[in-house]
Amino acid sequence: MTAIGIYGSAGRMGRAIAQLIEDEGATLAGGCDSHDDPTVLARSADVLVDFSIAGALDSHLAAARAAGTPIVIGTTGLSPAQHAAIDAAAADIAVLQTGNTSLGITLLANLVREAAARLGTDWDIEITEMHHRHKVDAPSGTALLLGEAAAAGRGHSLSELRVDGRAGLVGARTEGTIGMGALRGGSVIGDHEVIFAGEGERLTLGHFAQDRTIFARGAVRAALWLAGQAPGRYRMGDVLGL
Ligand SMILES: NC(=O)C1=CN([C@@H]2O[C@H](COP(=O)(O)OP(=O)(O)OC[C@H]3O[C@@H](n4cnc5c(N)ncnc54)[C@H](OP(=O)(O)O)[C@@H]3O)[C@@H](O)[C@H]2O)C=CC1
Ligand SMILES: O=C(O)C1=N[C@H](C(=O)O)C[C@H](O)C1
Repeated sequence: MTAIGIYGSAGRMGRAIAQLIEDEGATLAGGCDSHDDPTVLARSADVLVDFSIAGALDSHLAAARAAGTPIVIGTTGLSPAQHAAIDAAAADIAVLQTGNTSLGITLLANLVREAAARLGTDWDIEITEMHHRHKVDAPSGTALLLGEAAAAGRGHSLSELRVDGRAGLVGARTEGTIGMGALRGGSVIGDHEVIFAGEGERLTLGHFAQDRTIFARGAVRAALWLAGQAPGRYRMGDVLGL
């Protein structure tokens, strides 16, 4: 059986993953949190999952690469330099990075890309997300993933079109931009809406997570799939065939 190691094992996601690992046909190789040595887990696991904090990713990725162990990266709030490091590591090991491991969001990203491609730039795109009060990064990794999908539908990268939040005398909206807004509060697991606002009509595509199990199950399925892959950088759509 495939042995999965968890970076961030004591956190909300780490606990959710550990709870269902055996139901999904895998075993737990062990866990690693802020006081543990990541290299020990990387050497003992067949595949790793990382749901920790962005500041810890560099050492986790380096440990995975040195041990030759595939890694699923679910941690969000990553910098451009960290994405470049993931690309570099993918030359040696299989890496799957995603802001959301759920089936629903993976499909939603495809729908958003399609809608953005079919609707002209006179349809304004705005993305909103709401999460629990403990979340440390904004906008969420999922909002960024959906933003990239919308931008790709229009032949751009998100960095070319993105407008974060609005406050003060910001002026009228620039056509073709993608606005992002983040709300925080209570125990909300993760709500995302992509709004296409046209003249006289509005289309909203949304996803509302009700339980962290959807992310945990996706993470374990991704890990089991990734364990058999050649080095490279993969997406959740590769796992789910979407
Ligand atoms: N891709 C996806 O589908 C999803 C992604 N996420 C993302 O996963 C991440 C974790 O979320 P969540 O579980 O809610 O967060 P928590 O704050 O509940 O857990 C974070 C965990 O990371 C550990 N940690 C902190 N620093 C380090 C370190 N230096 N080395 C190893 N472990 C460390 C913490 O351990 P300690 O107590 O020792 O500090 C803790 O166990 C976030 O980035 C979140 O956005 C969340 C849900 C779904
Ligand atoms: O921190 C969370 O909780 C979540 N993080 C991910 C994100 O940043 O999109 C996924 C999910 O929305 C929950």
